Amino acid sequence: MSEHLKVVLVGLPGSGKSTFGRQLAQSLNFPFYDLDAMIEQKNQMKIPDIFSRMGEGKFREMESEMLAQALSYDRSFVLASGGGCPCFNDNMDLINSQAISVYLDVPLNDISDRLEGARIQNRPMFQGMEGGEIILKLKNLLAEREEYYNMAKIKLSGSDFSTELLISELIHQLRK
Ligand SMILES: Nc1ncnc2c1ncn2[C@@H]1O[C@H](COP(=O)(O)OP(=O)(O)OP(=O)(O)O)[C@@H](O)[C@H]1O
Ligand SMILES: O=C(O)C1=C[C@@H](O)[C@@H](O)[C@H](O)C1
Ligand SMILES: [Mg+2]
Repeated sequence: MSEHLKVVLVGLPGSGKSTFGRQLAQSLNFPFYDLDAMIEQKNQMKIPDIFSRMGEGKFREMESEMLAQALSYDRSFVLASGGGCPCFNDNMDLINSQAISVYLDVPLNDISDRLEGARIQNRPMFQGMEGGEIILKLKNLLAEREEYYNMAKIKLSGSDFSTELLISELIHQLRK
């Protein structure tokens, strides 16, 4: 690993990677990158349009390429990955070789409440769903993905995370 501190947040869609990632970056005075936003910017297209026009396979290919590009930045940063990113193309191994990964392990009921209140049309995994359907989808995604998320070096469980606590865990990891 380089002398820079690279932090990558992983977790289910709606677990708060973008929201908490931005807060963490601000506390550390690091730049914040959002992998989904980087892919949208490069393609000049929203994620749901990329899924519908190019297909999920192409999206996953671009996601892995963008991840490798972001991880190679010669500086410290906080990166919010996409919800599915760790589970394709050995991405979690790549993340762990270059950065400290953090899994945001949030109760499914809380994620479901958030997604119902959020702009769900921007999340192709949940389009047209509500209430019970969202919970069911989250349960299925977690069953498929938990083994990858659990490869993260730090796991934060709960629904509201403290940047101070994570910073002390990051320092602990760096001393290992
Ligand atoms: N701690 C929190 N308490 C309440 N609501 C939150 C919290 N963190 C995030 N949210 C809200 O939950 C929604 C999802 O958060 P966010 O977009 O940060 O998740 P994400 O993990 O980046 O999702 P995605 O994988 O889809 O990009 C947003 O509407 C956000 O405002
Ligand atoms: O959970 C997923 O597979 C996804 C989550 C989002 O962050 C985006 O990367 C995209 O909508 C796919
Ligand atoms: Mg996000």
